[in-house]
Amino acid sequence: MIGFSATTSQPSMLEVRNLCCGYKGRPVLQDVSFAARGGECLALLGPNGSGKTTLLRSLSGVLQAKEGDIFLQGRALTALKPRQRARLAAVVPQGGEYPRELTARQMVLLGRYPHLSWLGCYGSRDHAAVDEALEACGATMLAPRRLAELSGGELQRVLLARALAQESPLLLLDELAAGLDMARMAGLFDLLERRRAAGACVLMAVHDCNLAAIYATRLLGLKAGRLVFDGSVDAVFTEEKLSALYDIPIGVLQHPLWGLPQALLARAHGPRSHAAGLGAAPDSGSDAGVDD
Ligand SMILES: Nc1ncnc2c1ncn2[C@@H]1O[C@H](COP(=O)(O)OP(=O)(O)OP(=O)(O)O)[C@@H](O)[C@H]1O
Repeated sequence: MIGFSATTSQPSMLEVRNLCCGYKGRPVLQDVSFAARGGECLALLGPNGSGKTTLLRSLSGVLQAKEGDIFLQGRALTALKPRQRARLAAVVPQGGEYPRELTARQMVLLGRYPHLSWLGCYGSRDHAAVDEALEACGATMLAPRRLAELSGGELQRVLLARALAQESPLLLLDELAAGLDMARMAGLFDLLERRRAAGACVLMAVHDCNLAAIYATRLLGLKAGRLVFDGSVDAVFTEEKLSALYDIPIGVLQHPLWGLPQALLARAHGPRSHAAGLGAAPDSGSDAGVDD
């Protein structure tokens, strides 16, 4: 397995203290504090615009904090040079523009940049890490293809391979599941679970609460820029907390095979009950789909 230097005796892999940040004239995150260790997988849940991407961007150093502090393995993020930061944290961002002419392999090789020697050449260790990461992400076949030719889900796999090739102990993932089919999604999240079990720390923004309940060891709820809960799946994956987070009634059932909690919409009426009944034509003039 691709190696990284996480040990449990180290300070928190990530510590966020009273973080406030945002964009010009638009405060987003307000007084956010939490810490995470190796061996944890934190899922960041929250409605659109609640600040999940903003948090991940500030943790990766792309966005400067207005107030508060961020520490990676006990070292202030602001004191780290970009290469030092990249050795500690790897990022799979949401969306983004990439050089379309690069091949998938060249893209993954960029993940080795923080490990380049002073000569600036990639060595056999770098190429082995790239091969291993591509294989782990089921992307070996994509290696010679240009990024411009990849589907959304294929590009996601290449971006995760780049992050794995970086061999950083902290993985910051923004909506990794977007664009992945169910089989690929399960494969990549199983892979992340193995990385977590081997000592990595994963922080991932996700919209799919059920995926979070299956793979995360801890859930963080972000609403209007504030952390509204932070706890184990058992403690916070409740109808009350999820309904309050998303402002819609949410029911919680047990997964029939694994016993884990799973969420489902629980409005008093379903989408079709406004109309004449199941099977009503979608253009029947009813207000189907509008929740009153
Ligand atoms: N570059 C930017 N400039 C100004 N405001 C921004 C910028 N990016 C995001 N915002 C605003 O910051 C707030 C938080 O956005 P963010 O992308 O962090 O939310 P999110 O929780 O990741 O949302 P989603 O679930 O839709 O991806 C939103 O109100 C958004 O409009």
